[in-house]
Amino acid sequence: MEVERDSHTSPPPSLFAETIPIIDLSNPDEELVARAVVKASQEWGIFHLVNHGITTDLISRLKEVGSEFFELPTTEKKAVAKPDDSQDYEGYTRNLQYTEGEVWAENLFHRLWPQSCINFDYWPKNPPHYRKVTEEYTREMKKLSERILGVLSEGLGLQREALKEGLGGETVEYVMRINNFPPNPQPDSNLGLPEHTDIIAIAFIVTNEVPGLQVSKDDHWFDVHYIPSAITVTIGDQILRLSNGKYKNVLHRVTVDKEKQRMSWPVFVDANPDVVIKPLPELNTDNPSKFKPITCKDFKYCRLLKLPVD
Ligand SMILES: O=C(O)CCC(=O)C(=O)O
Ligand SMILES: [Fe+2]
Repeated sequence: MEVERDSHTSPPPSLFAETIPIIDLSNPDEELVARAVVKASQEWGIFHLVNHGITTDLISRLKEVGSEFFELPTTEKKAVAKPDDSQDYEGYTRNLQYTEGEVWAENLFHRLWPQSCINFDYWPKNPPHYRKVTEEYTREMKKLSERILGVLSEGLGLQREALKEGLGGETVEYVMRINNFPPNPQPDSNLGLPEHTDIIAIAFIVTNEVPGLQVSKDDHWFDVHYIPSAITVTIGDQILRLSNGKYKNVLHRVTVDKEKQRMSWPVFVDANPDVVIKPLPELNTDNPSKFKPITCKDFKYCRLLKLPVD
């Protein structure tokens, strides 16, 4: 779900005084919350949500079932492996090589929604309650994502449904990715994920307590601190394009740790593959379109092969 930019192998230190916005969704002043979401999306392309309504119990159970899966012997994880000849991204993959510049991660990808797109062959059968927990989390994610997309739509001066509709309405896809970054004896030579922007619309991320995510703003790298029970939201390429550049697709990367295992659980909200990704037409009465219309599937194809899009 990401495209590599230049792969720097040894990340420079990244401590600056500015911090990533933290937004309390339970604040009764909805206008204030909306302004904070819009500002963070314009300036950073990333923000943390606290008091977002998804219980810590559910998040803990999600993390438990994912961790249990990655603790299984490799042969068992391969029960849901991405087939070698697959053109799609679903399934378990493993890139654990010490070679300089290689990524250091194992991942599991599978669709969550709409129901017609789910292929349970890629959902772990072990632990047995993986499915139940993940389905519960999906329902909550959908509600949260629709709320945030609504706020972002209104921030563009449009109807609440505008971004959701622009991504395919009820056919918008929700995708789970679980990233496991085991301890790496030479963390300066490998990255968990090279710097990239997400080729999807928006991501909702929970992680374990080990830091590692870094984001770029104004040519500086910032550490994204772990905030227990927060959900971190990142804006991807599709929202950049639908908003005609108003919302920023955040450039980010993940470092690895010498001793500690890091895990993250992004849920990606992704346009329907046949939808034409283009600045929402209502936006362009004054401003010319900055991006060429392109179907979501062609957009991803170009980005993954590093072909020009515009
Ligand atoms: O591990 C993280 O915090 C972010 C993961 C990420 O950027 C991705 O999966 O695209
Ligand atoms: Fe990413």
